[in-house]
Amino acid sequence: MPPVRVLVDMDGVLADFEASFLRLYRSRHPQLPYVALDERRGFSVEAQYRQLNPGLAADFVRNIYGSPNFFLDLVPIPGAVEAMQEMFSLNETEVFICTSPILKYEYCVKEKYAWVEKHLGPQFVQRLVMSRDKTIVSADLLIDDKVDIKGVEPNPSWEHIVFTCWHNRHTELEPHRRRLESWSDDWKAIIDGKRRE
Ligand SMILES: Cc1cn([C@H]2C[C@H](O)[C@@H](COP(=O)(O)O)O2)c(=O)[nH]c1=O
Ligand SMILES: [Mg+2]
Repeated sequence: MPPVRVLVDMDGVLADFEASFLRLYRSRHPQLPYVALDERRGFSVEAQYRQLNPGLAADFVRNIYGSPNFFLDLVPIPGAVEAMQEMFSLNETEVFICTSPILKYEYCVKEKYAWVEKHLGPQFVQRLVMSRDKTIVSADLLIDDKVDIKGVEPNPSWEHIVFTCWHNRHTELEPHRRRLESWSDDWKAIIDGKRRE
């Protein structure tokens, strides 16, 4: 039987983008209104901050996550590091990290590599795929917090498992779609189920 190939997203799944964004935003702009984590709705932080404060300059929010060390200093999502090590050691399972860099890539790309080495080790540096379009990457499963993943390939090979995080936990999914609620949820059952398909 061929191995099950799993792509695991980084921001919102392995690394806590949302909490770090809010911390840095509030420390830089303590006088401005902010969106608390449990008020987050929709993938784009930028869109929600613009709704809250339409006067914000175009790159105001982007400058926060475009700052040096932003991506390097992201805190791991609880249970993520342990789950990845365990997934890596499973027989007949190929695990890769699949992440989209921001367009202001100066710090982001290098820091994503450094983050992976620091928290997951060199074996995962070799398994880091960066693509703004995940539909062209072939796998059986993609675990990702972004609800709508679109790209040039209309029929990606993977089944998208939606990883629950602040911005998507209220989103109602079509009945056939599956979630992983956290890394305490049964991710192994999802992989094993795919093995049997
Ligand atoms: C929330 C949010 C994220 N981004 C950026 C940050 C990351 O580089 C990617 C998300 O990558 P993933 O592989 O899909 O996790 O998008 C952004 O530009 N604007 C946002 O609001
Ligand atoms: Mg993500």
